Amino acid sequence: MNTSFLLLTGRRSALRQAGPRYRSYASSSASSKPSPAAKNRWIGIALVTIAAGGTGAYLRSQGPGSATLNPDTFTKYNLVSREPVSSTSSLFTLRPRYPSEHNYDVYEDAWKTGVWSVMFKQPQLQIGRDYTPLPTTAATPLTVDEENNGYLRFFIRKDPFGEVSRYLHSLKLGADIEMRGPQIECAIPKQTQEILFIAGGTGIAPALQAGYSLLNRTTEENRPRIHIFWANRLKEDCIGGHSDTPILPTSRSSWFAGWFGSSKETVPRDQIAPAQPLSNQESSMIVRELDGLKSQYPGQVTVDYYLDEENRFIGKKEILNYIESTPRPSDGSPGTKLILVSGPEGFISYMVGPKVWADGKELQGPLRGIIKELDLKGWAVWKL
Ligand SMILES: Cc1cc2nc3c(=O)[nH]c(=O)nc-3n(C[C@H](O)[C@H](O)[C@H](O)COP(=O)(O)OP(=O)(O)OC[C@H]3O[C@@H](n4cnc5c(N)ncnc54)[C@H](O)[C@@H]3O)c2cc1C
Repeated sequence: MNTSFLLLTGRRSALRQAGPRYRSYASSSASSKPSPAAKNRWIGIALVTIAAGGTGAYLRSQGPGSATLNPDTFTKYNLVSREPVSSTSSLFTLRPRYPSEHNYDVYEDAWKTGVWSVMFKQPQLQIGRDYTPLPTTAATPLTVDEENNGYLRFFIRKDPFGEVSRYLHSLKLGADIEMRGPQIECAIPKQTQEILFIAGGTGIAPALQAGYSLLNRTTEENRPRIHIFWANRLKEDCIGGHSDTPILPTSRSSWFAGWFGSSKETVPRDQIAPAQPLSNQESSMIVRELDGLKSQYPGQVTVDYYLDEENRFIGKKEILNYIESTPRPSDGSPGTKLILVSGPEGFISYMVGPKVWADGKELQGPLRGIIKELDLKGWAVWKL
C-alpha cells in the first residue's frame, strides 16, 4: 500500500464553515493496489466534500454582498483590464469593487495552503464556473499597492460555445464580476519536496499556483522543487517558452488520440534533440510568469513545453525520464513527492483517469491512464 492515501489530510468540509472551502481529497496511489483497508479509507476520504457548487452548478440565492472574498456569498469585483494572451485566451485583472483590508489575508491563507480557485457568476443565466487566480511572480506587473488592494489576475480561455468564458470575454472594462471563494483544490502537504505538474492549456494557472505555494516554503535547509510539463495545441499559447530538458522526440500521439485508444510510437533515446526555444518572438505572458518564478528560485523550477502543432506530446517516456532524474524517496518520508494533473477533461483522463461523480459530488476516482501504467513508486497523485 502506498501511504499517499494518508498524505492529503487536514481538509474541511468547508461549505458549512467560515474560511476557505476545500475540495475532497482522494489522492490515488501511483503504485500498488490498495489493500481492502486502504480501499475503505480511500472511499472514506473520497466521500468527504467536494464543492457542491462546482462547475456548472446552478446558483441558489445568496445573502447580502460582502466587500471581502468569502466562500458563502458573492463579492463584487471590477474588470480593470483584459489583455489578449493568444487568439483564444486573455489575462483578466480584477480589483475588489469595495475596499476591504481583509482580502489580502484571505488570499494569503489560500496561497499558503496550495492550489485554489474562485467561482465566477454569470448573472443572466445564474450559473457559475471556477477560475484560478494567478500568483505574483518576479514578472508580474502589479504594483505593491494593487496587490495590497486585493487585485487578482486570471488566465481564461474563451470557449467559442462556452457560456461563462464567452460572457467574461464580452464584458466591458469597468464591469462588475461577482465571485466567491477561495475554494481549496489541493492542499499541498507541508512535507512536499518535489512536485511534477502535468498541465494542459489553461491548466498552467494551477501549476503556477502550486509552484508559488511550494517555493514560498523555501529556506536555507528546505529547497523544494517543481517540474512542469505544459502541453498546448498551438505555438501562440506559449511563445518564447524554452524547455529545460533536452527534447525527447518520443510520443507521437496526442493525449486526445491516446484518449481514443491509439498506441504510442516511440523513438530511441539517442535521437534526443537539444532544447530549443519555441520562437524568437516576444514571450507570452504566461511564459514570462514561469520565467519569473524560475528567476526567483534558481534551480528549483524547470519547465518543459509540448506542442500538438509540432507533434510533441507528453507521454510515458517523457514522464519516466523526469521521474528517473529525481532522487529516490526515502522510506521514512512518505508524501514528499506529488504529481498534479490539470487541464481539459480528456487530458486528465489520459494522464491519470477521469474524475467521477457520485451522489452529486465530484470525486478523484481511481488512478488510471498512463501514470497508472507507469506504476510509479512513492508518488502521490492528485487530479485537479
Ligand atoms: C477548479 C477549476 C479551475 C479552473 N480554472 C480555470 C482558469 O483559470 N482558466 C480557464 O480558462 N478555465 C478554468 N477552468 C474551466 C472553467 O471553469 C470553465 O469550465 C471553462 O471556462 C468553460 O466554461 P464555459 O461556461 O465557458 O463553457 P460551458 O458552457 O461549460 O461549455 C464548455 C464546453 O462544453 C460544451 N457543452 C456544453 N453543454 C454541452 C452539452 N449539453 N452537450 C455537449 N457539449 C456541451 C460547450 O459547447 C463548450 O464547448 C477551471 C475549472 C475548474 C474546475
